Amino acid sequence: MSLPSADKLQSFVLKTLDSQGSVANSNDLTFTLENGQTVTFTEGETQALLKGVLDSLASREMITYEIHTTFDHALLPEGSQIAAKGSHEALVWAALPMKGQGEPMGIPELKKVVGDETTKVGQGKAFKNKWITKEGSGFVKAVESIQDTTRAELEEVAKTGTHSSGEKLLAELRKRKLIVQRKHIHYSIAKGPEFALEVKKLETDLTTDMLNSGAWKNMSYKKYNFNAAGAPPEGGALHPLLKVREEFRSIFFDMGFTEMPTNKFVESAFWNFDAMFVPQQHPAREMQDTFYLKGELGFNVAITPISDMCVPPSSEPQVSQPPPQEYFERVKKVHEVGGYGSIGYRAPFSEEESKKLLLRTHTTAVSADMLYRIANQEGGFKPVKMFSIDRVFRNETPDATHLAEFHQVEGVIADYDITLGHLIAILEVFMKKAGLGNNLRFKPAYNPYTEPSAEVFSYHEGLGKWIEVGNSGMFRTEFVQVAGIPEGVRVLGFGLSLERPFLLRYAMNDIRQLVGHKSDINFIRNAPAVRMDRA
Ligand SMILES: N[C@@H](Cc1ccccc1)C(=O)O
Repeated sequence: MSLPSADKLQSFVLKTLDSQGSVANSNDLTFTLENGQTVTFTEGETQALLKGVLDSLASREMITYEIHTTFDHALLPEGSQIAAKGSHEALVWAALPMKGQGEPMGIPELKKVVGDETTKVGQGKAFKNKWITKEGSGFVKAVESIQDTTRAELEEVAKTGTHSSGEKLLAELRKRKLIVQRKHIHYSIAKGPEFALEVKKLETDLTTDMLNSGAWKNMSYKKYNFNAAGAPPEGGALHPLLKVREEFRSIFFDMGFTEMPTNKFVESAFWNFDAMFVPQQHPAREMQDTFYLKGELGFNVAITPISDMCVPPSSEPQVSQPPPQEYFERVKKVHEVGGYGSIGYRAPFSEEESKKLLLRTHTTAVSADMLYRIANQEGGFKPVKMFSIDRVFRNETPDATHLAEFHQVEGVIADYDITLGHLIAILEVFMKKAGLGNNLRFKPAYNPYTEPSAEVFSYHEGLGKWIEVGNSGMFRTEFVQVAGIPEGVRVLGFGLSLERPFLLRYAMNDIRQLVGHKSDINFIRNAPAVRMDRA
């Protein structure tokens, strides 16, 4: 179908208003094309075209218009069939002989005459209406005549778009999928204060020339459209994962935590494992779990200030820089023979193993470094609450719930005489503020560097089940006291992943949608920060 041009339609609307004063119902408008075809504006494409023209004229105050919504009903295929031929029950009745006047008809025969569907639906209803009755093994008419009300009702709906007996009947016919409700829109149009037959050109810019010549006084200006959507900014966007990270950071700041510097991905095995009393034989240290860097091994001999520890000396380091000698010796000793209330692992401790460079497998490597610094800082140890949220790396095959790199949300609290109760309370506050659940459970677990240790579960209201959200515990004396944390100070820690709560919040089920080839760049750009507790 061809459409009138917007310009032509515009002058048609203006001319119609000029001659009629107003248009009560835009459905009455009929536009005649040059080829003689007529176009109406009652729905779809032509109605959208008319609305565009009306909007444009209304923005110039040449017209005003109102939108009206009406509803009517139309027959669905089954409804049309009933209106045309009769209801299933009426068809069944009509097919049967009158009682005592012929052979009763059995179901198989009835199916042949009126069809399977009509037999199935109509037989029961006709029976219920007492239109038919059983005789022997078949059916016969029980009454001389019937009134097919369904058919009559549908005929009325088809003709008038509604039914005189009202909404209750219409609702029932809708429920029986015989009719549907349709929504219609039309406009009423009137002249506006700037009404004219010609559309004036409106200026969009005030120029120096117009000001100098005074022409501006006689010109008409286009109104600002404050409802127009702005052009989408072309710049970069924060990854939604980082939006959640920002939110978690501010929660930690609110709770009085300071942020740990996690801006280095490469650590030595010493900081990632040894310092934390992870045995050198621990399976997590195997190549299949940890990414090691290539290169020849051996500590760089230069003594580095603590603040530069682990920062590789060149862009392609072969070796890690050594930790302070006497600290290294203490760590070696606690592994081999124990101390600080421990019997150690009683296994040889390899310096080679300790020097290996790797991609950190947890941000706890940074916590270990920080605890050492705090224990040995000028003025001695002071209580701290620290957190970090950053990337860690594990040699995992990516699947729906695993990536080879993910973010850890870590908290560390060191103070005199604190207990597991403090850990639980702090986690409860954090989780609540983060919208990760008001209901936590702690399950005893094992970590080489914490004792006791507890896995953290949160009840997710939206999903209606318990979800493991992290790991926590009290750092062992073999770790913290060796680092120089005074006796009497306890160090609590917890680690959560950032991705898991993220997936729950955004109701996503594949972690690979976040990064890599399965991610949708439009989602990444446009996803708002959402809260999980909306579920
Ligand atoms: N580093 C632990 C998390 C953790 C941090 C602090 C204490 C206990 C556990 C992990 O990778 O899962």
